[in-house]
Amino acid sequence: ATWNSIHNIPKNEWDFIIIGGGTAGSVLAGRLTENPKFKVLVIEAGPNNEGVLQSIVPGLQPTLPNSQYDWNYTTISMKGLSGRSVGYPRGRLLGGSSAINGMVYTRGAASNYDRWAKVTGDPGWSWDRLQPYLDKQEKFESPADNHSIAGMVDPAVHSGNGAVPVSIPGFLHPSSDAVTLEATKELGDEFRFNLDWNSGHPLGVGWLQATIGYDGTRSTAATAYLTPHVRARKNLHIVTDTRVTRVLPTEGARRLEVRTVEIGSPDSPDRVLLTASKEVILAAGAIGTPHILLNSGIGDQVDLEALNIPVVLHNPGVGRNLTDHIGFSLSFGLKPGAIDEGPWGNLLFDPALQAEALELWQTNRTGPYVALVPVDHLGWIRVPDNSPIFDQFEDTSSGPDAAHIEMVLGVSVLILIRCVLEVDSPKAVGGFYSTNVYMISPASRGSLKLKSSDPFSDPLIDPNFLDSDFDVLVTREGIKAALRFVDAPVMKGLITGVLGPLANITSDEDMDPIIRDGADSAWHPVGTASMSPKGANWGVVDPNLLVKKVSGLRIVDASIMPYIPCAHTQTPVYLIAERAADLVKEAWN
Ligand SMILES: Cc1cc2nc3c(=O)[nH]c(=O)nc-3n(C[C@H](O)[C@H](O)[C@H](O)COP(=O)(O)OP(=O)(O)OC[C@H]3O[C@@H](n4cnc5c(N)ncnc54)[C@H](O)[C@@H]3O)c2cc1C
Repeated sequence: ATWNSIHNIPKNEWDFIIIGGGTAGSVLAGRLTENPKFKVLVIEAGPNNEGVLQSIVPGLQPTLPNSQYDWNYTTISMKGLSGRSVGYPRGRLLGGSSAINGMVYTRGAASNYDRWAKVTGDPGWSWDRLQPYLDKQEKFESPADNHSIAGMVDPAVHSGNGAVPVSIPGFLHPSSDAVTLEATKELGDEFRFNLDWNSGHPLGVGWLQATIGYDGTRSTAATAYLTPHVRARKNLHIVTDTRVTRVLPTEGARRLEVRTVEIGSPDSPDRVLLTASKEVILAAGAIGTPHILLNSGIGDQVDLEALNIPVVLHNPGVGRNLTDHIGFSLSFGLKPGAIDEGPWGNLLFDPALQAEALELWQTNRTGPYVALVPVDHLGWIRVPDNSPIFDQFEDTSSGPDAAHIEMVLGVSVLILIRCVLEVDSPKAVGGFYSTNVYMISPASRGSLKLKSSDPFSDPLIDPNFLDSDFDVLVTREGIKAALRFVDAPVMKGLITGVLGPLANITSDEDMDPIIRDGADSAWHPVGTASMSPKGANWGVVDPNLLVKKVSGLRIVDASIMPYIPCAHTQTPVYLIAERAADLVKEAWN
């Protein structure tokens, strides 16, 4: 069952305490309680997801960042972004970031996972060995409007039996879709049509897939793994609105053992301690997990001592290696009537249309709100092997099947979301085609550190974007690729030109300050408690995700990725959590 206060849950003993009922935490809770002998407690800082309309209706996604369902973090100011700091949303409700994210469903390249296997020495993390977990994770369904998906997806690479409903968007944009597809035909090569970029071979342009079901609702880790049936299990207790401050070592143990969780609230000095008989599993995400570890005295000794935090374990890897994708919005003006999106064209800017869309969704799950934004295609491209960039820099990608750059093709996601949030002035109303560019094979690495010893104070988040010139040069290549894409014959008659400061550039170098002034996070932080081989003197967890030099403590979330995949990060997290559930089951069989 689900409670909203730690003081109300029945007295009990737990085998496993899971910190964070987010993407990974919900999967673990659902899978571990399949064994009726395992008693599991999930502690989630945010509220229950049930009945949260903004999270249920795909079209309301833009209202989630900066809301009560977001931790509302801000990064420190970054040199690489001309001294700017940027908003850093993280989900704060059951389902975690999967309940507030953009629902894009991407797996990345096979070599992303093969690289994890190689650097950790554990073949279990390879693409081939993770396939059974994809089958358990995904439930591919028809789109909400039941349109034919022939030629939009390769059914052979999808599973109909897993937990999380996934589909092609159920509200398409025929006018801009036709233009995008025609451009892929005309240009071929780097922009060739890829029937299914979720095959492990993403390169090319293909149809968007999203964590949205046939019923037109968002699927999250909580809706998929913490179903009413699962919540009714006697061996599962979920407590929401409850914040973990630290994990604590067992006093008197012969070697370092961490099985106790401290719960607190900023309004009271009282703390509740709970102990798991088997394991505490940290699933608080790439920000929450290192934050809790550092508060607990597990981290870099020098940094901890500077804040007078008693050192429980010196491990400088905690909070390091923060890796994220970075995006740059690129929009092109359209000639009047060039792309006609019909009566919904101005949806994101017109409150009357939004009310109408919500009503349609509520009445019979139709209309534009069964999907997120007017984007139906993503493109994945590589910087060519003979690029002079590689004379200067090592290739950061995991292999020839992996992308350096992602292009979001349709209407500008970033600009639209900004406008809805009123972060930017809502001037870019309608009438433009977008090829937003994401640099998804970054060389830059950032960090997460503590600001103070107060566990309720936000951490110092430094994604260190564009620290490496490699990332700037590849972003340039992304922009140039976008310009080549809109140079397709079909685009020529439609587009008036690139909007914004890029319109005035005369050289490649001119792009750099524009990139630094305009780029923003893709909201995909990973790597802050990286896995490494058993016995390696770097990293935080071993390939079984157990915290090194500690017994009783495991980490299962985005923080354990040693390298960021060239994919939006929810699917990789789902795979990590599905495999981790088996690792835990095997360990305690
Ligand atoms: C706005 C946004 C858009 C995104 N868009 C996409 C997308 O379209 N496609 C995609 O694939 N990925 C996307 N992502 C990324 C993806 O959602 C995340 O990488 C993934 O969900 C992370 O899973 P996780 O389990 O590591 O962490 P989370 O899902 O964030 O879970 C962590 C949980 O722990 C809880 N928690 C944290 N600290 C504590 C504490 N001290 N005590 C108790 N509980 C705690 C949190 O509240 C949260 O519920 C997006 C992310 C965001 C924020």
